[in-house]
Amino acid sequence: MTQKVAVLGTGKIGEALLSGMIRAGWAPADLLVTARRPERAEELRARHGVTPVTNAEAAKTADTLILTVKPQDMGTLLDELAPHVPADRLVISGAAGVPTDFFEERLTPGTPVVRVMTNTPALVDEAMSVISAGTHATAEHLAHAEEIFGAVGKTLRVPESQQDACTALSGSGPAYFFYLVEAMTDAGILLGLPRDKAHDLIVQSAIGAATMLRDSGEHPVKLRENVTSPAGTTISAIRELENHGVRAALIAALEAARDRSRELASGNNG
Ligand SMILES: NC(=O)C1=CN([C@@H]2O[C@H](COP(=O)(O)OP(=O)(O)OC[C@H]3O[C@@H](n4cnc5c(N)ncnc54)[C@H](OP(=O)(O)O)[C@@H]3O)[C@@H](O)[C@H]2O)C=CC1
Ligand SMILES: O=C(O)[C@@H]1CCC=N1
Repeated sequence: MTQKVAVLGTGKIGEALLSGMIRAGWAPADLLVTARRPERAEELRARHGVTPVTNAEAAKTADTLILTVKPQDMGTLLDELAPHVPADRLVISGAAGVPTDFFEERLTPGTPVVRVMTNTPALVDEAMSVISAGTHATAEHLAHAEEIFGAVGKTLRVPESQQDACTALSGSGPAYFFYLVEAMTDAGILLGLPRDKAHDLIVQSAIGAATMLRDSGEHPVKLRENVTSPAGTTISAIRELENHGVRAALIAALEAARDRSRELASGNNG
């Protein structure tokens, strides 16, 4: 029997996942989407050939429900969904912070829930998706979640207690690299380069460095040492990074992201 998958609250992450599933071979006819605004639903139908439905219809029809609304909207969505979700549905949450017991307390007792933290490189099939089982999720449910999120990149199983830390590292991670590229491009402007050339130099350096990190098997320290010549240019730059506490700032930044993920769990919508 064909398995139907519904993405509920199809915004940036929901659409990235959906498009990746279609690229990986899922039939659009087996994919349902929900959106808050009718024009958004029509946009998704036109772009991907998927079927817009209501949240209640999705719950009744699809075998797997992937909830990709903002954490702050999850309670309202669950209030609407709960009466319509039979306990044999697999519910996958893509929201930051929200623990599986939040869903288990609101859904039919025994409903399997899987929590996933993916990231925006899903758009280019280079996502990092971190997957944890709730109380009633079996190995089969985890494998199904891996199959879905494997369509857009790598997957890793972790205990749910590590999800907030993973959210800080890989969920938010792409933003830190974009921020660095933005700052390094500004430095290029300061040094007199045109913005477009500075951008290209930094982006290609980032791609080269990322490829070496992934493929060389070398530790990042060794890769950096290979660039850092005695009395050369790189060590002059590294000294400034250390003087300005960039390493400490990164550690503090990721700790703050982890803490914010925990706060989202406790319903602090600040
Ligand atoms: N952005 C990122 O990098 C990452 C985000 N996440 C998580 O993914 C989730 C989605 O984030 P993102 O895609 O950025 O957010 P978006 O705001 O782009 O997507 C959420 C979508 O849900 C819709 N929505 C809200 N409530 C309902 C409802 N009751 N029924 C149907 N649709 C609804 C919103 O509609 P409307 O357009 O009208 O607001 C919006 O389109 C969040 O929980 C976030 O924590 C996880 C990893 C990375
Ligand atoms: O900033 C956020 O809350 C979301 C979750 C991870 C990335 N973006």
